[in-house]
Parts: sequence; C-alpha cells; structure tokens
Amino acid sequence: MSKSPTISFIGAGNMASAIIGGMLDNGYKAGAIWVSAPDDEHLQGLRKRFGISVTTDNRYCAQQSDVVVLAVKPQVMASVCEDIAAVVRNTRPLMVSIAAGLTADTIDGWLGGGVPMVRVMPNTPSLVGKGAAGLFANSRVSEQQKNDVAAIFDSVGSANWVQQEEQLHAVTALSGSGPAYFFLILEALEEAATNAGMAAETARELAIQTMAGAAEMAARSDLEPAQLKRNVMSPGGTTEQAVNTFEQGGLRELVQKAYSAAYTRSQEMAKELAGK
Ligand SMILES: NC(=O)C1=CN([C@@H]2O[C@H](COP(=O)(O)OP(=O)(O)OC[C@H]3O[C@@H](n4cnc5c(N)ncnc54)[C@H](O)[C@@H]3O)[C@@H](O)[C@H]2O)C=CC1
Ligand SMILES: O=C(O)[C@@H]1CCC=N1
Repeated sequence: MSKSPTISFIGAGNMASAIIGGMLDNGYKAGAIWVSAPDDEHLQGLRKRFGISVTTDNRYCAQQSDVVVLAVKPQVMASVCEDIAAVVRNTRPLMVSIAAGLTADTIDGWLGGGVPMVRVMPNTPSLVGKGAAGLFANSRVSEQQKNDVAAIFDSVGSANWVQQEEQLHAVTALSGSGPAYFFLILEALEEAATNAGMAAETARELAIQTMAGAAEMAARSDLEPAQLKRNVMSPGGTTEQAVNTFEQGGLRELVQKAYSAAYTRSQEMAKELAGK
C-alpha cells in the first residue's frame, strides 16, 4: 500500500462527515478521498464543503481505493456489501467497518470471505479532532494496513486497538455513544441555569466551557477524578450539596444502567443482523 492511501467512504452521514472533516483538518488531501451515497444533492453539498470526490455508485467508489470505509447503518450493510463484493474481490482493498454491532466475520461473509478487515468504533467529535476510537483487526490485516487505519483515526483524535473483538461492545457503550451522554448533561445544566434566570446564551457558554475545562483538567492532571472532584467541594459549601444530591439520587447506578443498556444493545444488534 502507498504511504498516503486513497480512502473511500461508503455512506456519507454524520459519522463519515465527521471523520472526513477531521482528516482534512489534519493533513489528509481532499484528492485522496472518495465518498458514495444514494442522495446526490447531499453528496454535492459534501463536495463543495470538503472538495472531495463523490459518486452515487458504491462499486465505483470502492474501486478507487486502498482503504474502503463502510459507513452505512448496520441495517443496510448486508446489501451494500453484497453489491460491492465482486469489486472487493478484484481490487483487494483493506475494508474498514465503523458500524455498531456487526462482527468482522459477518461483514466478511457478506463480502465473499477472506477479506482483511478492521472494525472501528469511532465517535462524532472526530469532526473537531477530538475523536476517541476503538479498533480491532482480523488476522488477515497486515502491520502496514494497521498503521494506515490507526493513522486515519489518530489524525481525528485517538486510536486505541483492542485485542478481542468482543471488547468493541464496551467501546461502543463508552466512547461511541458517549458524546450523546455529555450533550444530555449539557442540555440539563443549561435548563437548570435558565430556570434560575440566566440568559440561555450565557448558560450555554458557561456549561460548555465548564465541561471542556473539566475534561482538559482530567486529561492533564495526575490526580484521580475523585480527587479533582473533592478539590471543588469546599466543606459546607455549594458543590457538596450538588454532589450529594447526585449521589443520593442514584447517578452512579443510573450511569451503570445506561452503559449496560448500550452494551447489551450492541450485542443484540450483532445477533439480530448476523443472519441478514
Ligand atoms: N453517529 C455516531 O455517533 C456513530 C455512528 N457509528 C456507525 O456509523 C454508521 C453510520 O452512522 P451515521 O453516520 O450516524 O448514520 P447516517 O444515517 O447519518 O448516515 C448513513 C449514510 O449512509 C447512506 N446510505 C444509506 N443507504 C446507502 C447505500 N445503500 N449505499 C451507500 N450509502 C448509503 C445515507 O445516505 C447516509 O449518508 C453506523 O453503522 C453507525 O453504527 C459509529 C460510531 C458513532
Ligand atoms: O447509536 C448508535 O447505534 C451508534 C453507535 C455508537 C453511536 N451511534
């Protein structure tokens, strides 16, 4: 494979756009990126926004590249793979799936078998270079191919290999779905502050800056999150009241329950879709 591989994305939705946007901001050339999807108007928007090449023909798109990223919903993956299987057999690209749930073996079967495949669970903050991705490679993937894929996801955040494919369920429930958890907390904090009379714009600014600041501190500090939390909690002060309210209200149990629900759904999707 060349040092700067050509990369095709099949599917042009939220996740593909986030990865492409992040890649272009981080040194990848628009000329080396192809995207296909059924909606030409949407594709033309992406072409204008990113300067990448677009097509409504998945087979043509797959044919262009050293790396083909399958970025469609799990429910349409089987038909997409069966449609491009002959092209993949001829051109032998590295296949990358970002779909939740679907196992490498299932997708490999739809592509006709014997395909080098990396499964990635990325997340949407890839768009701003702050993505967090878990990666698993099947036994047919070469070291060079592993490096090529890791480079893509490192360019838009951090790429983390897992040794067992099963571990991708845990990644999905943490970082794949995770941005939504924090957006939910943002919504709730904004609402609480506006209920207290703060202007919505100010509430949003303060909430976002606080979340970003806390994340940055946790990333840079040697202290445990529990200690960072205690450092904000003056005895008898305000934070103590709020944190106690969270704890007594069962926040930890609720987080565990929500995480388990996402994890279980990821396992279920793998089973449900394997036969299709
Ligand atoms: N949105 C997220 O935060 C994350 C999504 N994922 C995975 O990424 C994949 C895509 O998800 P999203 O981007 O959120 O979905 P989306 O619905 O935004 O995008 C799906 C894209 O596939 C296209 N498409 C539909 N049928 C097609 C076909 N037959 N051929 C080619 N393209 C077709 C659609 O036009 C659309 O551009 C899913 O498998 C999901 O599990 C993984 C991690 C995070
Ligand atoms: O909700 C989903 O199924 C996808 C996978 C992780 C984030 N979005």
